[in-house]
Amino acid sequence: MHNSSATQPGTSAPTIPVIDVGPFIRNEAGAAAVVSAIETACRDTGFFLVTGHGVSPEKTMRLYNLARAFFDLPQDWKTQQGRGTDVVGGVAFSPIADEALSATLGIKTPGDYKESLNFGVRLPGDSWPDQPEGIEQAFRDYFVEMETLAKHLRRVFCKAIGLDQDYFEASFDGHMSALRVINYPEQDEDPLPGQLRAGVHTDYGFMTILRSEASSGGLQVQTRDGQWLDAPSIDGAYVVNIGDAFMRWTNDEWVSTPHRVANPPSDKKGSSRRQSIPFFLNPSKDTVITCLEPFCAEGTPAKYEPITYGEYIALKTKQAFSK
Ligand SMILES: O=C(O)CCC(=O)C(=O)O
Ligand SMILES: [Fe+2]
Repeated sequence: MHNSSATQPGTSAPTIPVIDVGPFIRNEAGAAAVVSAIETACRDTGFFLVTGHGVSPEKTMRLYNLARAFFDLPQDWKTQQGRGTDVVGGVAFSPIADEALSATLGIKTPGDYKESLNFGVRLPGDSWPDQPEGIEQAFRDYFVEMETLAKHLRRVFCKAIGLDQDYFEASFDGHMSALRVINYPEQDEDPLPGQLRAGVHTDYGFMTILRSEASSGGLQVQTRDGQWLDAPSIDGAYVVNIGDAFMRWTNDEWVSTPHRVANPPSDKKGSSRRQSIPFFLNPSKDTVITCLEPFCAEGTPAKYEPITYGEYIALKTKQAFSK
């Protein structure tokens, strides 16, 4: 196991640790060390990498490759296909510059230089395309892989906090999670002023489990003192981060950290295409987010009123678009 601590001895510079979660999943010696490494990371940068996660590399590559084949189809076809059909468990295509993530923090920029395919078992979308063949199944299979890993990680969180390991499970019956494949194309022309591959933002939900690939122009994470760290890119590892809803659950003790995806440097033109696969783990709509007892014990008051996840998301969306 190569758990590195979140802060290197002798410096105050935080790093993003790489944690082999295999011992926890298999309930072996070393499980407690996994829990404590994850707890440290969640209090420090809110970001860590996991290896030993048990996610099928075949299912991951299948989704990666089929999504890539979709992104390579003509733009017009991608925006037209299935449009307006509105089916639960369908797919939603978001074209380049459609979304500016930093708007959620009240920062105005041009749209992000990316396109994406979005799916959730309980989320609305358009009807699935008939090509590339097998793409719907690939999304569904990978979604199940993510549900399994998410469950392990929820248990790690519970152990770290001192809750029963299944404390959150009822909240994930009917969960509203979203799976997204993002294509960051080559930037043949320079981006617009202020335009990034993905603007600075925090994730809204419980946690995000991201499969990324090494490229110039990758994920960067902002430390508490405002510096930008490059997230390490390790083949087959997942980047995990806390979302805003979970930060609220912990009375802000675990941190949902701003992050962004940088543009590739202009001398890397032609070798910077990047695809990432975030899974946004969200609880069911009627889950109540309320300060977890260990975080508001011994006279520490809860900072926030209890709120359902559904109300919370509505509030966040309103805040993001009213600035
Ligand atoms: O592509 C990435 O590395 C991160 C994307 C991201 O942060 C997001 O979509 O919320
Ligand atoms: Fe994000």
